Amino acid sequence: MIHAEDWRKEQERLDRVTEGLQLKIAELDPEVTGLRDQVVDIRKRFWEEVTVNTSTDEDFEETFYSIKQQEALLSERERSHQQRLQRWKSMKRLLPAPYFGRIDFQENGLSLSEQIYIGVSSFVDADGLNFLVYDWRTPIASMYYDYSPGAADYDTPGGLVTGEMTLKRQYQIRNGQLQNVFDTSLTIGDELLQQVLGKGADNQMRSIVATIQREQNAIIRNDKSRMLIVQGAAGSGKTSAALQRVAYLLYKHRDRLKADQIVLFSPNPMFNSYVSTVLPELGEENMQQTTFQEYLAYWLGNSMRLEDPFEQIEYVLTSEWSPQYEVRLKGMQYKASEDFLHALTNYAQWLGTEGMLFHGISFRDRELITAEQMKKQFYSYDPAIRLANRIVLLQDWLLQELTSLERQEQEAHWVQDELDYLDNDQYAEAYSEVRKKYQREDVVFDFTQQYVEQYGDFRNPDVGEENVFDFAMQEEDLLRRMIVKTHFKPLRRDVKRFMFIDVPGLYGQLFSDEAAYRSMTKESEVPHDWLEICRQTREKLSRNELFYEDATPFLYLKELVEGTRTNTVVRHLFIDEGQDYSPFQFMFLKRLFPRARMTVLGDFGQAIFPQATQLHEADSPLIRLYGEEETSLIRLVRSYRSTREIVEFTKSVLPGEEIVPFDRRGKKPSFSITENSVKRNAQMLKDLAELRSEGFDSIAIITKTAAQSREAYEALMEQGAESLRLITKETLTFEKGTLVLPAYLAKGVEFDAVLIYDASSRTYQRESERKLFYTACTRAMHRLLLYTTEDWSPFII
Ligand SMILES: Nc1ncnc2c1ncn2[C@@H]1O[C@H](COP(=O)(O)OP(=O)(O)OP(=O)(O)O)[C@@H](O)[C@H]1O
Repeated sequence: MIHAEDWRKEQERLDRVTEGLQLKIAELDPEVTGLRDQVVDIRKRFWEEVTVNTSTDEDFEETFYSIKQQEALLSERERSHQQRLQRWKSMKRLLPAPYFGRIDFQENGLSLSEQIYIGVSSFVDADGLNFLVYDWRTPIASMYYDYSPGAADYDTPGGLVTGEMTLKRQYQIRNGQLQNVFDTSLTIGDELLQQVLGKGADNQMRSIVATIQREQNAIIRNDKSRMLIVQGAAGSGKTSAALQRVAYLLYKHRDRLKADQIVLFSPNPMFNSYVSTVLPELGEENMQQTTFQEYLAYWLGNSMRLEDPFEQIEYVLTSEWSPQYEVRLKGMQYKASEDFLHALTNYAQWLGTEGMLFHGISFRDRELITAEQMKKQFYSYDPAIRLANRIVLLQDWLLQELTSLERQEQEAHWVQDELDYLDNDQYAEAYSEVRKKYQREDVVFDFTQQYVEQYGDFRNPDVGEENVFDFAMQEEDLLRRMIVKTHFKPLRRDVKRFMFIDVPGLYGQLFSDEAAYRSMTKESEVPHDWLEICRQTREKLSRNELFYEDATPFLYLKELVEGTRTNTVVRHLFIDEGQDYSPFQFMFLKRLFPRARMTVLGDFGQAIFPQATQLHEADSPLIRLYGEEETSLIRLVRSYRSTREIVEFTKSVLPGEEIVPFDRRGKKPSFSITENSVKRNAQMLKDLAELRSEGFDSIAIITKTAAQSREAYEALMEQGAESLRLITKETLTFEKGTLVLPAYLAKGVEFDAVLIYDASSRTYQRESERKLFYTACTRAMHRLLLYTTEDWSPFII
């Protein structure tokens, strides 16, 4: 705490700033509403203000300029409205707590020291000369996060500024009143951080701008590397840092970077809702959020049923008994590897010389163009032309072929039948329908034109009988063409969508015997049990389904053949829980987003999927992705989520994981062993009631699998539990309360208290389950309770 005199001065200053804010807000109020009304008004009356006259060239020109002028006026007003609205909103946001920190800094060579107050956005005094509050993202504010009092410096576009920090102070302000003031000397914010971390869990993640730690600041402000890898222990603030980084980038590059040019890949849909309020709280728009699964499903369309990562992990966790289990696991690992990606790249080259597979084009049970014809045509092109370009040539050829086949088809019986079935009304209707539909298409336009001309003649009384007959003939001809055209339309559409390529066939063809695989892919190493891997993969494909581990390779092959759909709009890609992506997926993302920088956040200690990628070891595929030169690696070891007691325990579960607890004390984890599950559930209900009475309102009962979650949920409800909520992979929103969920869905989120439903050796036994158990336990902030009815898991020592 500071002296009373200092406190008084601080409160006075706070009052002045609050007053200034209030004045400015009041001043802007009418302007903001006024401008909005003006914009709405201009929009409404846009065409009234413009005199449209196109009689002569001059009139036309005048109209054109009048519209342009009106447009310019509108966009100028809109821009000015937006700017004022932004300022108004940021001041409103500042009002209850204008700042959270202050540093006094004396620049070398200057005699005066400057007081720098830091808040969520900037605020200048009435004459616009002095910053009363600096935005936390300004270069000068970075010292607040990076230094304790003493020598300090910060980077500016003009170079490094050095000097002496003489004071560092933190504030807790509520509704314009000082609640707490701390002067810090060593690390920033330990006291404030203690207070913040001691609070209960929220159903939404919070911004951490007031207490960002130095190493987190390095993540937030890193703007040099193409690839930023953050390996951080559970609860070390990776996701938090990532979100503040988005806010920082949007601020620093506000002239050229928009929120929709940033994409965050999150671990599950529920996580999206969990983090969705952080950026708006900081006055920024949310970036785009998706899951990798959603992305795959979008590009694969619904032609095949795609297993999702949660089904895959359920298989891994529950199907150990299956004779195919070990082989599938080997398959998963191989299909996740860089080797497999190279194999596919080589395979595509091989396809350039032989082996392409197509679907013939059929129409009314007849094959119009056979797969063999396509293949012949395809290999007749110059082999020097890239595979995907040759496919485009083939596509053109097919479209031409369809045009001539369409012409021939007009004489077919079925066309006559369709014509005969049209009664007068239908005839007219069909005609006008078809005409409407195709009017825009050039090919048909000629016919329509002809028709219109004929129609004109027909209505002309000077035209004799002969012409009427002529017209009828032509009309029939026209309708025949149109009928066939309508029927051919789906064929053309499929060709345009490359449906003539048999991608499942091509992917399946890869999984043949070892010798063939080697020659198609130039791969020297083939995993053990290759034939069995092949059998499993082909069997799944034959049911029109894809294993999750096959989805990315399948899409990659599809793109090698059809051409890559790159996204050049996205500039920053954030991948949370990066350890759960395979090297293959990372390489795929790099290709897909060629202009994006990547920030990958993860913890190998929480790698629960079989395709996991080691993030930070020297030989990590991630470091190779853009090369060491373009990669920065930051490690976070301090855990902010859990109490020291919980961290001590979780450390023992995963020896070797670098994790240092933040010094916040709490109760030790509790271990309950009961004779049977009924007694265990009764104990859990008792504990739940106690936790709630202690004020914890965000509690999770974590199980290993989805089936176990359901079982726990039903058993507890039967024994009288109240207001439990069962979470499944379909759950979209994250709410407070008592949730029952499998560990893999609890990734990335946290709870006041965690109850591990079954910590027995039967449930967590295999080495591969250690990280899952660790992930479950590290979700707890204040309390961790473990239960078993048998022996404890060997991970509990
Ligand atoms: N500098 C900080 N100030 C205040 N709170 C912080 C800070 N850093 C992290 N936290 C808090 O610690 C908790 C964990 O943070 P976060 O979820 O970002 O960690 P994580 O590394 O992504 O965790 P995990 O990998 O286990 O999901 C959150 O409650 C977050 O608000």
